[in-house]
Amino acid sequence: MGDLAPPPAGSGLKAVPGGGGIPFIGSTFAVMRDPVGMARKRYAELGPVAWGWLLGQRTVTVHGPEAAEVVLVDRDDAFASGPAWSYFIGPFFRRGLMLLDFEEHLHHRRIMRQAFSRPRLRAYLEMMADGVVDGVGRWRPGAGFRVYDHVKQLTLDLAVDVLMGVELEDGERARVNGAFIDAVRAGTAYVRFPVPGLRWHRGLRARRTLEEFFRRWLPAKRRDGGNDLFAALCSAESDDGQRFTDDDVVNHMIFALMAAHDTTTITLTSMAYHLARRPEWQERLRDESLAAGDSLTFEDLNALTGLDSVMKESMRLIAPVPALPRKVVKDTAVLGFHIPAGTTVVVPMLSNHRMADWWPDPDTFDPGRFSPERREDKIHRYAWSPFGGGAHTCIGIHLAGTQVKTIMHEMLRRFRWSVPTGYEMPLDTTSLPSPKDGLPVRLEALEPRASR
Ligand code: HEM
Repeated sequence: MGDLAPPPAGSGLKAVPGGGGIPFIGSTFAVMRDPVGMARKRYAELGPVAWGWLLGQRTVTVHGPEAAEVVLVDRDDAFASGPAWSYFIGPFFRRGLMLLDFEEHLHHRRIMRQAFSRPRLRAYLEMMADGVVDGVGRWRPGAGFRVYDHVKQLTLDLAVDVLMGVELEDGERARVNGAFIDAVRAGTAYVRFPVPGLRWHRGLRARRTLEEFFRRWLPAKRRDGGNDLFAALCSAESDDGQRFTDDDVVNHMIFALMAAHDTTTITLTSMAYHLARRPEWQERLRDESLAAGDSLTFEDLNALTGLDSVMKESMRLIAPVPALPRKVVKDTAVLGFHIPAGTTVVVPMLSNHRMADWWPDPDTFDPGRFSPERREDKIHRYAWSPFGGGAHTCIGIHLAGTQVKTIMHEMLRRFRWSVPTGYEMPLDTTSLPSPKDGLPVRLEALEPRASR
């Protein structure tokens, strides 16, 4: 144990406590195995700002919403997203929006915002509606139905339709899907240089596959336009007349697809898991969805308040992006602790959402905590922040909610699902959280009269 760095004389700042463990490795394996348990232990021992070795780097972890706000809002432009995320995903998702910073990031975000405007979102919702009905309609009831695998396939198919707007043969779909999976998994490789057959190498190959794929389609998209995200990025223009180059469009598409795909899959899997364990909530949501009917608009989806609470609570318990890293680009301070330039800082969303100081009974699934009477998330602006905050707040936040709700609405109207009493979903937390067993459920079709 020992301090990170002495604070400047006379600054009145404190040194960040922490350390411990083997240099470069520290508690990496323990954090990957049990991120919430480890965060609770460190917070109890060392307080809200502490350092340790994580994935080969001296890393300051800031616990709790107050520290999260300081880092994410970043009033001093001290916390850069690009160099921190690049360490994990840079070679595979370079120049994606999240990997840019400050002025350059703002320039790109201003253009990209046009692709997430209200009219664009309405068009995306229209485009996804049939795909959701068809996709969920193809699911076959039975025991051992792996929710995660089916939802992942569905969200990828929707990404192809709604985000890319291209017709792909099955073989090509599988190739693109495989490339995304390889690119995402590469980020948490233990061996961080290309050895054939290992994650890093597969990630680099995947990046090449994705670049070729988007470049091939780009001329047609520029020429023909369309209602999909790819076309929207091709034509997007900021208020001051700035547009994306071809390279920008390719980079942003590769990043956006990754950002949209796994996160929505995890959210839906987590919702399905909690609803399987709590049938009374599943029935309540089913009643709400059956009463709402089909072809839901934006406004209809927003009126499904039970569904909204379950989505929020599921994202609280399993934050799809479990930690947000930043690189400190100039000496700064968090809650009175001195953080020198060059330090990696992590905002641990997964464990922040489960801290007893901010959430009563934090490990219990209780969607009612988001009801208008309780609104436990109001305790702090950053208590519930699965979409991040500040300049890099998820730009797809409304698209994500629309897609997740549209799919869950259809699942509820067609099927009932359950897990054996006492089942607990085993989570793989080495990358974005996902169920090690794919979440096997017993899936039953509802009577056609009730489901339509
Ligand atoms: C439930 C689903 C989703 C979750 C939980 C989620 C979460 C997040 C989080 C936490 C960040 C901020 C990361 C950081 O500050 O380090 C982020 C950024 C981003 N997300 Fe999402 N996201 C979701 C869906 C989507 C969708 C559907 C899209 C659409 C394409 C998308 C596109 C992006 C982009 C482009 C950024 C970078 C924003 C920037 O740097 O300015 N996300 N997302």
